[in-house]
Amino acid sequence: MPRHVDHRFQINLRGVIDLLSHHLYSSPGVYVRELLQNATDAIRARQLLEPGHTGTVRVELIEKQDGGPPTLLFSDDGVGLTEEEIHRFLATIGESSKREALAERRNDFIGQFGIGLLSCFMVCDELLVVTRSVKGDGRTMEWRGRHDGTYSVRPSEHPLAQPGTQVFLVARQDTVELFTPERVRQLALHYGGLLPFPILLTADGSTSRINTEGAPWRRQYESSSDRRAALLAYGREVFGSDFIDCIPLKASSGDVEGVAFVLPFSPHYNAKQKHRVYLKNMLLSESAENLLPDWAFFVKCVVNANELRPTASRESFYENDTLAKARESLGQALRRYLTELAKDDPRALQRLISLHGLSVKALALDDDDFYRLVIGWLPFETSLGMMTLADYRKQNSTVRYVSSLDDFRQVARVAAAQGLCVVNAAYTYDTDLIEKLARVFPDAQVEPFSAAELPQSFEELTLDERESVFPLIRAAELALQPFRCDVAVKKFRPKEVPTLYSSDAEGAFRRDAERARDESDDLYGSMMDSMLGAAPGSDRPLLTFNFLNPVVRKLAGVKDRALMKVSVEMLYVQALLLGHRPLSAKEMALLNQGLLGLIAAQLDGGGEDSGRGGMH
Ligand SMILES: Nc1ncnc2c1ncn2[C@@H]1O[C@H](COP(=O)(O)OP(=O)(O)OP(=O)(O)O)[C@@H](O)[C@H]1O
Repeated sequence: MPRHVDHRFQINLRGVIDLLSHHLYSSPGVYVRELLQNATDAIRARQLLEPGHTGTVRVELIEKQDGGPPTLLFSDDGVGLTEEEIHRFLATIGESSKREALAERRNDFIGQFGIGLLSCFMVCDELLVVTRSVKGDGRTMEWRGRHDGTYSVRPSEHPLAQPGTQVFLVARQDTVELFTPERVRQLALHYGGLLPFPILLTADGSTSRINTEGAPWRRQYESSSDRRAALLAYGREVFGSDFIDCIPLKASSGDVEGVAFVLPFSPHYNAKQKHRVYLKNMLLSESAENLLPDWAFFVKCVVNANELRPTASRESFYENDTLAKARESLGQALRRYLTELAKDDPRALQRLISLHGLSVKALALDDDDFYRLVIGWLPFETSLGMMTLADYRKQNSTVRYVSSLDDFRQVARVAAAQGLCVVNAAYTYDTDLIEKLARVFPDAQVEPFSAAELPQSFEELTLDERESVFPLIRAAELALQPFRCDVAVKKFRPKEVPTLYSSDAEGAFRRDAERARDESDDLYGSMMDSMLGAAPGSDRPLLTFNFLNPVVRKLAGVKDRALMKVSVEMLYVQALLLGHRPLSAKEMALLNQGLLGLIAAQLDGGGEDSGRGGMH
């Protein structure tokens, strides 16, 4: 019978530390976070046993007189550890005394993974922990852990007078720059600035308190304007910007609380803002992204969460149900702010819209009540200039809009000259917002507008005029037959516009298909031909000549048929170009020939002129 021998996994601690420092932690400074967090948890654990215990964390930088490496000492008056707990928790990677609390869904501690202490080995090779437990026989024990994975435990020769823990780190040659008073102060303030009990730093012979009294949004203020001023000052300190307003945030899911700051500039429309988040008052991340709904890109926030789960790197929140619910509630708080602004202070809302219109539009699409409140205030570009939708609707019973910039360019000038107001809904969210109007307000009339509708409002020619343009119509129909384009002559404004090309959706399809056929090989081309043959021919595009335009009038009187043909072709191509429509190969050829012909004619005439000029 073969004998089975069970072996234990061997862990190469150096490999694990390398993994953590390169892949899990963003900087070697995180050891300060881990030590502050362990001290905080130890004090909380003691408070559970001894309600009323206050607790202090002391950080001391001990610089050697003989030029040896400096030592950092973190002490707390928390629960401490017994000898048995040292073996179980300190010396076993992945074991944590806080797991039971976590399993019971109690939220007492920040730590949970049992790996935080390892981060110290990013800055030193040996850790000395001197600890005395509130439980047990009152002995002080000493644990020495080394980065090669070995450790020793023994009773300490320097017994502690009170329960608590001291952690000593001796700087390594390559990490001494992290062990200066300034750096230690910076790191402790950075990670522990909101911790609710004192962190005292002793360096250069003096002791001072690093943190102030907890989160600024939890403090009491004399008045609401004092509160606003203090929070805006805090926002400036944290993000270095002068924000235009601050909004309190609160969510019961995840026990989240904090403040959102309204950005003083318009961010890129789907830029994700990076928020500063604390977990149980310990800095978790300065670049959390998943905290607010997508539309809320007009704010940057600072929040503390007591009941959200961190990822193991401790640099963001774990995406789960609680986070989703918290995000929803925080979104509600922002929604409330905007809604109140719309009701109580429309001028402030207008200022906000001019900076953060896209956020407001995105929310209006998302939320019908908010839509009702703000839609009238939103500005749109129209053929008669910028105006709010409310102003537009005062003057027009039907909201006419186009959804592409090319269409708008094509119709804007002519529509405006006809007194027609057409909304350019080509920008982000605008078409959806306009189309939503009829759904939210049943009496509203909304219609997409196309250039094909323009000629209807054009003025007809008189009988005499019609007779005078007959040769032009004949010549144009002939010239444009290869392009399947119909011809009309009407009067419209502005008179500087000689022609207008219009086509409805089907016409546009046909144009695109014809262009595709021109550019494709025979097999594909014949397929396109049969498709084009199948499409009904009635909706052909239309080139409308403007009889008010002097060039068009002149053209109508031209006798030279070749000149008439070239002129019609050029006006046709020009109308396409003005409408931002891509030219087919055939149309491009027209343009080339026409232009070259014109240049040649000019050069011929011009050459004679200058020759004659030289004679004088
Ligand atoms: N200052 C301290 N006082 C008392 N116990 C401590 C202290 N520091 C560490 N410990 C004990 O050592 C264990 C391991 O600490 P470590 O920082 O590695 O992990 P953790 O805090 O449990 O979890 P995490 O990896 O999430 O930080 C802790 O669970 C705790 O029992």
